[in-house]
Parts: sequence; C-alpha cells; structure tokens
Amino acid sequence: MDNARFADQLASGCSALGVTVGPDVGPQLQRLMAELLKWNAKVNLTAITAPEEVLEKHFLDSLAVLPEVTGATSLLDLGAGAGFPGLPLKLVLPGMGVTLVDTVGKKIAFIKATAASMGLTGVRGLHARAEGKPETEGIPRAQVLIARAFMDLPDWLGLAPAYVEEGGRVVAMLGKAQTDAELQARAAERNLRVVSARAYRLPFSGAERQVAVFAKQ
Ligand SMILES: C[S@@+](CC[C@H](N)C(=O)[O-])C[C@H]1O[C@@H](n2cnc3c(N)ncnc32)[C@H](O)[C@@H]1O
Repeated sequence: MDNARFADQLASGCSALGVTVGPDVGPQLQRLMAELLKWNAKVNLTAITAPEEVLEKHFLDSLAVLPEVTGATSLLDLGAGAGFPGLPLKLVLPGMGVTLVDTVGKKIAFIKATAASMGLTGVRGLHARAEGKPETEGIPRAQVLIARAFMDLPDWLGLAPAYVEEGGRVVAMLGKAQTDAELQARAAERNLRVVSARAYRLPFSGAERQVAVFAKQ
C-alpha cells in the first residue's frame, strides 16, 4: 500500500469510527506495519498479513476504543499478541504509559524491539502469564486494563480486578456482542459494574465489534 493510499484509508477509517488522530500518527502506523510484516515473514505473530487488513483489523479496530481509553495515564494490555490494541493507542496517546503482556516470548520480543526502533518511551513488554496474581507475576496495575480477543469474557473479568488501580476501569474489546443483560450478569459475578457498552462496525468490512467498560463496585 503506498503512502497516499494508507493516509487516505486511515483518514476515512478514523472518520467512520468517529475518532481523531494527529498528523504524526499515520507515518508511525506505517512504520509499525512495516515492522510487523518484516517480523511476520520470519516468526509467526499474526494471521492478518494483507496491508489493508492490518490497517482495518489491527490498527483501526485498536483506535476505535480511543473514547474508552483517553484520559488514562497508564494502560495494561493483557494478551497483547503483536501489540494490539496497546501499540496503536500509545501512538495516539503518547503521554500514556503502556504495558503489554503476553505468554509468547517472540511477540514480546517484537513489541520491545519495535518500540525501541520507533523511539517510543513508556512502552513496556512483559513476557508473563496473567493469572490474577500481579504480585508474583511482576505485572503492574494500571488505571485502564484492556484486552482484545484474550479469553472468554467470564474468565477475563475474573482476572481483571487484580490488575486495576482503585477508581480505574476495565475495557473489554469483544468480537461477539453481548446483550445488556449478559454484560450485567457477567459483571455481577465478578463484583464489577457495567459503566458503558457500545457496538461499532469496522469501517471497510462492516464486521461487528463491541466495547464494554467495567469498574469495581
Ligand atoms: C487471540 S490473541 C489476541 C492478541 C491481541 N490482543 C490481538 O487482538 O491481536 C490472544 C493472545 O493472548 C495470549 N495469552 C493467552 N493466555 C494468556 C495469559 N494467561 N496471559 C498472557 N497472555 C495470554 C496469547 O499468547 C495470544 O497472543
């Protein structure tokens, strides 16, 4: 994808999602895509490899939750894989500290090397297993805990409270939308409350997504 097409697709995708990004973000995302595809040719990081799909399914889907994340000073991305949604969110919100956790070492190696080569500060990659015991895992708590395609919602909400600072929130990016009643029930099981839930569609494929925000009771 050439620079002009990338910029055009990013602008129209952001506009469809109702999010705004600064002028530096496009070139940084292009750099991130180049690193992802370069690494992916050698080590398997993601099954999504067509540039148009990387832009929509990894980058724009990550940026779709900007409204739920903006204002946080720290973000913890559990099961971040190759850095989604944490890395694109960091590019738009550079003052936010971001910790990305995954059990697969090569994914964390990619995150660390890419953050260093792009000169990103305040990005930490942690090769660790999230089990709900931050004290022994060395995983820091954050104002906002986020995960996309991580675990089944009940399991993920079971882990979540241990990683959220007092007054913080849990942002769940879901491929399969849950009804309000289902979200309320899942939250109640974990002593959480539902703060908001919003459905959206990816701008080019029209694929359905949902983002739900929870807080401690
Ligand atoms: C389906 S991938 C999603 C990756 C990324 N969030 C995304 O949306 O592209 C799930 C990731 O969670 C990681 N994972 C699974 N269980 C984990 C655990 N208990 N702690 C940390 N990472 C875990 C896997 O290694 C994998 O990279």
